[in-house]
Amino acid sequence: MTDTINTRELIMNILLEMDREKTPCHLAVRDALDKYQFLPRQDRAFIKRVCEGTVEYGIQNDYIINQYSKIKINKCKPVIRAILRMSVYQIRFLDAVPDSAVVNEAVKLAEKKHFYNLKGFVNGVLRTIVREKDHLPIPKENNTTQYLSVKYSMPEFLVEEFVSQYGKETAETMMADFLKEKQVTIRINRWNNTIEETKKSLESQGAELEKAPYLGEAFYLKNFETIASLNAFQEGRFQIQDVSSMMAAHLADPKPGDQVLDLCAAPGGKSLHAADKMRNQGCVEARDLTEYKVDLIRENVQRAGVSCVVPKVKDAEQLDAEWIGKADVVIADLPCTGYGVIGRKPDIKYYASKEKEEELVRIQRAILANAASYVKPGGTLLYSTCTVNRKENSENAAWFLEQFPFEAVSLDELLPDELKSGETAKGQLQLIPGVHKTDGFFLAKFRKTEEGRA
Ligand SMILES: C[S@@+](CC[C@H](N)C(=O)[O-])C[C@H]1O[C@@H](n2cnc3c(N)ncnc32)[C@H](O)[C@@H]1O
Repeated sequence: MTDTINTRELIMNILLEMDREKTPCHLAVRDALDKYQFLPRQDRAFIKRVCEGTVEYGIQNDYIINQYSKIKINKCKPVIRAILRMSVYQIRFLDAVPDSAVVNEAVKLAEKKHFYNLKGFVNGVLRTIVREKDHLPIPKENNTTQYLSVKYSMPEFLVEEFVSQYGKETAETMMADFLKEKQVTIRINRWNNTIEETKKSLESQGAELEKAPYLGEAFYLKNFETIASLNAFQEGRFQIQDVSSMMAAHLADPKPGDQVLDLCAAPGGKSLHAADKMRNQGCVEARDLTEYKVDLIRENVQRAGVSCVVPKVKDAEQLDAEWIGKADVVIADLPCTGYGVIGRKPDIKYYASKEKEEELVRIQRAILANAASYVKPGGTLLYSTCTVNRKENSENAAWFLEQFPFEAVSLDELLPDELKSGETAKGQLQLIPGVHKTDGFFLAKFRKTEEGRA
């Protein structure tokens, strides 16, 4: 590593910013790495890994620190808290760095930040954890919630929710999967591009493709430095998108010439996929709430080189009379708790609360009610979320079918056999990390009946 102390200070600063500003981990890391582009690949990878790992294992590591520290981690000064957390992560999970080096660097960092009187404290706590490393304490198994919370580093209320909604076994499978390293998945555009051309371009820059499951256009991307530096990306040959998220446009199944309305579209993943399936013929109006978000859609549309996607700033909670009864397909990929992507964005679990869940269900229902009026009779509404919370998913789908003149549409003719089930025959698919080879995601497909003719 070029300059170990600076690298560690940088990690500490990222953690402090996340603590202070509530910046999501992936954005704080991205911004820091953008700022320090000159750092070698190895250092960049180290910074990313330690920041993400520290957040991911936060609950588990805090529990361990609290067993050995006379000052509870939440009462520590922010600098000391960050130093302890990032060091415990390295001690427990990174073999490449000797434990003694981690402890020494932690003490030096405390000193550099003028916490001379806490050097001994940092040293003592970390040295004890190094010594006890192979038999660190965990809560007793008979306290199931606390045990699972520490084992999977998940807040207790989410453990309870996952267990009550999915049963202990599936909940554990899912929480274990959140802690596994995630691959980068891409969707290759097909209307003006081929998989072969994309592969060739990527390989000429040393990157590699491996087939991802369930959909023909889905691949894992490996062996690259940054996505933005890849010619195939700049030329709009692919989008970064998890297979679960690709399922939305895949199951909505728009046809060339269709009028499609994507109500919450930024940064444009599903709109672009729909446009690709429509061979750039027809219209996809891609809406989002703010100019900033819609600019993200514009950027992606431009890169992909499609002309049928029309980005627009519009609040989906406000009914738009102009579109009533006009859409062949409405995609309602709505704001949600995001529990399905905790494996990629671990800080989601720290900001979760029952109150937020309730507010999101209210917003989802308000938007779904508007979405219902935009669909023409015989047209399709595709509802999706990137959560595994049943209140936002199957419960909303049941509510929707009760309230509006729609029927559920079987997903089976569009799904590979391994994803078919009684649930998919009734128009719903709940993807569960660890059970399925994707992020957590929910999809429900509805068709407007003739009764819905105005
Ligand atoms: C799950 S994300 C959409 C992801 C997108 N469909 C894609 O595939 O790239 C939800 C989006 O809803 C937007 N949003 C939240 N409230 C909204 C509202 N009232 N009207 C329109 N968009 C909204 C957020 O800005 C966010 O971009």
